Amino acid sequence: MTAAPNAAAHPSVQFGKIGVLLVNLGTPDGTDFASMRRYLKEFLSDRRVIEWSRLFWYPILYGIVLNTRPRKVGKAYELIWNEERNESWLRTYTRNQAQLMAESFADQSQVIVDWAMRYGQPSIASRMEALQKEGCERILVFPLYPQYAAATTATVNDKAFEALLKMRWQPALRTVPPYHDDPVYIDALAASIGRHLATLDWEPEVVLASFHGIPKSYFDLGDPYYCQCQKTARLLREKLGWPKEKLMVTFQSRFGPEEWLQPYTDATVEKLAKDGVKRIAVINPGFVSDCLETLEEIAGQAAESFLHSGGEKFAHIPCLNDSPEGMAVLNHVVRRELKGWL
Ligand SMILES: C=CC1=C(C)c2cc3[nH]c(cc4nc(cc5[nH]c(cc1n2)c(C)c5CCC(=O)O)C(CCC(=O)O)=C4C)c(C)c3C=C
Ligand SMILES: [Fe+2]
Ligand SMILES: [Fe+2]
Repeated sequence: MTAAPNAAAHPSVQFGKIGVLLVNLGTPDGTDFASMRRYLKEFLSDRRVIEWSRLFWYPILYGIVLNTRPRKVGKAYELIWNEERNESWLRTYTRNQAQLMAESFADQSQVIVDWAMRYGQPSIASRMEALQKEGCERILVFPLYPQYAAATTATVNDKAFEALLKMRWQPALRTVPPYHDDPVYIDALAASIGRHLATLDWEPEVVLASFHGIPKSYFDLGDPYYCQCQKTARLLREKLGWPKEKLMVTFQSRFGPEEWLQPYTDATVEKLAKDGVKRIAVINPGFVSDCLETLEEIAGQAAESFLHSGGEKFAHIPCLNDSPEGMAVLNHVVRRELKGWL
């Protein structure tokens, strides 16, 4: 019989903890060309985001996009940069959300809350390794998207499972499903709309629920994103008691020459103004935190386009961010998904 292995040679390990990892899309480290290029290269090389054949896409990506877009998008980021912390708002809000969630677990010391970005820093792998070293035998990964899309939720989950490939002693992994129809989320959106509209001395004729778009071909291939956006909007409309015309669904942030989900936000904003609508508000229910796409594209560009096309009043309703309503949603979803572990 062989001798038992020498226990002293076994590295000491932490155990007994549960990790919660909040993951948002990503963010460049700075607005300069090199930082923007690094970020966009990682983002736009993801096969879940751009599904075209690499033979077709890489010459365009390396030949055109990565030579021109970093400068253009860097300028847009400069307009909305969080100067106080020298970082993007997406990073600021995601960190705040993790801190506030950690505080909500103050009486359950076995729970460790952390945050990561799918593209850029801190990476999912680095934070999962850190959680494991701190003794997390179980990790709940939370892609911060209320509506599921392969380009967002699935790519976060892919990266989390990829991180396990390198681990000898893997933690158990759970992922948070979409929560597009959760009553706590719908209530939070309705309360946020009510609170922000109450601060205006005018009432919008139309409110746009503007979601980030995806190429229509992804929908045709079976992505549930479009249907989940529509359901969120329907439930929100019902909660507010509004008619269909008062809360319109639109899709923003089109990228590339393909057809994307319609109606497009930019075209709708312009058309409403040209049709004589004078007052609109826009909410972005699909974004957990304000970011380039909401602060620059909507509060900046869409507002300007509406006012230049004959509109008179434009309001952007902020995302739920790290507000008490927003934290109530994230805390609720996490506690539900931790059942059986806690
Ligand atoms: C084909 C390209 C893209 C798909 C598909 C896509 C889907 C998608 N994106 C978000 C959320 C965000 N996107 C953000 C920025 C952004 N998105 C794309 C392209 C696609 N997105 C690009 C190229 C960029 C970078 C900016 C630019 O070059 O225009 C952001 C903002 C990040 C920030 O730091 O502020 C978010 C958030 C969702 C929810 C989604 C599909 C449902
Ligand atoms: Fe995007
Ligand atoms: Fe955009």
